[in-house]
Amino acid sequence: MPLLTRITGPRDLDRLTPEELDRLAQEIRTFLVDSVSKTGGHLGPNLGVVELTIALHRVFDSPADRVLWDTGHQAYVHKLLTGRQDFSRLRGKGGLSGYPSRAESEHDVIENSHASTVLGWADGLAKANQLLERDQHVVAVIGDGALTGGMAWEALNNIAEAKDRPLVIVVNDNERSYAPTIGGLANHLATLRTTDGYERFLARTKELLDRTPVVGKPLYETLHGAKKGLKDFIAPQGMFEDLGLKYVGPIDGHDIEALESALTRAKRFNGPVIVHCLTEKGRGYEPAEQDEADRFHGIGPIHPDTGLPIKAAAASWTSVFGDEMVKLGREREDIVAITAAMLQPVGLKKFADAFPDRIFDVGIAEQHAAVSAAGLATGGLHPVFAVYATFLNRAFDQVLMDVALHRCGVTFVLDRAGVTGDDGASHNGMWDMSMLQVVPGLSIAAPRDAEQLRAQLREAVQVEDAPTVVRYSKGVVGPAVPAVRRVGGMDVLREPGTDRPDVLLVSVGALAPMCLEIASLLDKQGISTTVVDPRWVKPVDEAMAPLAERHRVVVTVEDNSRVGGVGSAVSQSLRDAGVDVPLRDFGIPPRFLDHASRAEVMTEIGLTAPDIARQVTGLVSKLDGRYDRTETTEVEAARD
Ligand SMILES: Cc1ncc(C[n+]2csc(CCOP(=O)(O)OP(=O)(O)O)c2C)c(N)n1
Ligand SMILES: CC(=O)[C@@H](O)[C@H](O)COP(=O)(O)O
Ligand SMILES: [Mg+2]
Repeated sequence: MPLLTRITGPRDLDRLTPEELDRLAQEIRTFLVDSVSKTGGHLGPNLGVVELTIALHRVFDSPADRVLWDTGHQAYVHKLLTGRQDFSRLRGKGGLSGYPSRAESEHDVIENSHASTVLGWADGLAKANQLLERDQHVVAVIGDGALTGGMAWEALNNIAEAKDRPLVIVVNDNERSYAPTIGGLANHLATLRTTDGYERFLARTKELLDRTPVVGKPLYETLHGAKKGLKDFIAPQGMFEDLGLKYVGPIDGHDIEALESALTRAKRFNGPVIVHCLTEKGRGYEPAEQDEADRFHGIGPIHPDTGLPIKAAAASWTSVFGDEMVKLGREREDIVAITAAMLQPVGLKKFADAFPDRIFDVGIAEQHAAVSAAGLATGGLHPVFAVYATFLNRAFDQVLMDVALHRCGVTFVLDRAGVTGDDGASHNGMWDMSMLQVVPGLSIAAPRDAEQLRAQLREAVQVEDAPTVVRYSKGVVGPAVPAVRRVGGMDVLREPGTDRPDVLLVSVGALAPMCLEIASLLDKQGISTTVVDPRWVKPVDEAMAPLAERHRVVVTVEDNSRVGGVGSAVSQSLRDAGVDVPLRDFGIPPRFLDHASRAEVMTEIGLTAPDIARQVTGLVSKLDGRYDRTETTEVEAARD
């Protein structure tokens, strides 16, 4: 009988023999490949933490002890060992989240998938335990990539101060974020990892002890105990110890016995301690181990035997951006690019290959990226920082007070803007057009198709005295949406067919095809509609007010929070212009959205053509004083 199915909670691990533990690890790897190859997800990171997670749950007693995961994308094994083994709808509607989830389990604490926060959480929990005299261990697992994030060091600075406050920090060092982790920290971890004498000694010892099992185990334990002294002798003093943190390691992150020994020692230590574990992203699955791009960090459905994607990659917003950046790079030597540890995902690989001196990977450090961009601009270059919309949230102050206040010509390219869906609440790019509305001088473009993305990116990099933003959705770029004519800086996508039209429909970015569908549905209700794409949604185009004035109602539709988004900005601009036309704004409701496909989420929040057409029909009918629900039956039918 498979061992995995016998594990209903962490304590079921206690009775397994070392051989059974190794077998369980193998079963888990097989399970992960079989399951995640069907659903997609973070296969590589989770293959790298199988033994580590088993050892953690044997040494610590979750949920009485708190086991915390940074970013949370590597918590699949944690879920398997804490009573959640139905991965059939992983990241899908009604299925398991791809990240820890308090709604799923008392074993889960941190739900957000934004990196570098775990040490902050751990610091707070450890302080609470100390103050409330609670006997609870706190264990924080942080990747080498997440350690490049500034917040991790803010927390470490606090953690290192309290020598008597127990806290176990497990550094899951697989030398990669997506690509190899950059920077001085990565180099330092490498020093700790690759001290030759220490490594050779360790390997030789293990070899000898494996041959002498009787003497081996106690001797291995003794040497493990001696290891610390030995490492000090042959390995340089690590910066963690310089900070005042006890350091244990490096530990073979795939050796359950070694891990348990180290974690047990760390657990007994009455203060903050770092356990430095060496793991391999994608371990045990050859297609992942061979993948130099990102070791299958995050995948869509694949053929399990080859690792090849089930669906061929189609032209995405990201690839259109990446190709245009290479052209721009050739035309302008002052253009440089920045990524926060996501070179491939944001589409800058081709630019990096073409201009290796003009690409800067800053690690998972979006705040630093924004400030460094201000420096680059002040130094005479035009930086393009490509980042997922949701990850720019943490750099708001740097955009405001470093880039905008100093009128720096920096272009922020926000990928994954709008609803992303299966990565859950913290990944939707739903706040950027609200958050950035308050930044003086900053302009925001929302292209509706590939041609507009190219055009608006080029317009953005022309601005040298203020920040510009270009934001677009995740995934396949939509069909080309031609303009009928230009009004001011805006594109009219559809004429109303009458000189006294009912509705001015303001279509933001990639929602243009849906807005044209809304106009067609309204046509069937006898409601005439002009569809306009503002192109640059901030500042609101001066031609918006006079255009609105020629309509009976204005409707805005955006893939952004309704609060403080484009709808609010247009409404305010009409009021400021003295244009008294009713406005109804459609966008993402101001709440956290559960994971599901993008289409399922859009339906659930009513951001669909039938839903919006039905509501606009009701609105216009009210204006006519002839509001009658039966009139909207056709639209209801269209929706179903
Ligand atoms: C603030 C933030 N920026 C970027 C990301 C995207 N991201 C997710 S996982 C990851 C790499 C994490 O590397 P590491 O911490 O070493 O974990 P590993 O995947 O290697 O286990 C990145 C950059 C994120 N989740 N949060
Ligand atoms: C965990 C994390 O933040 C990333 O791995 C993210 O899941 C990638 O998202 P995409 O799949 O949209 O690139
Ligand atoms: Mg890593």
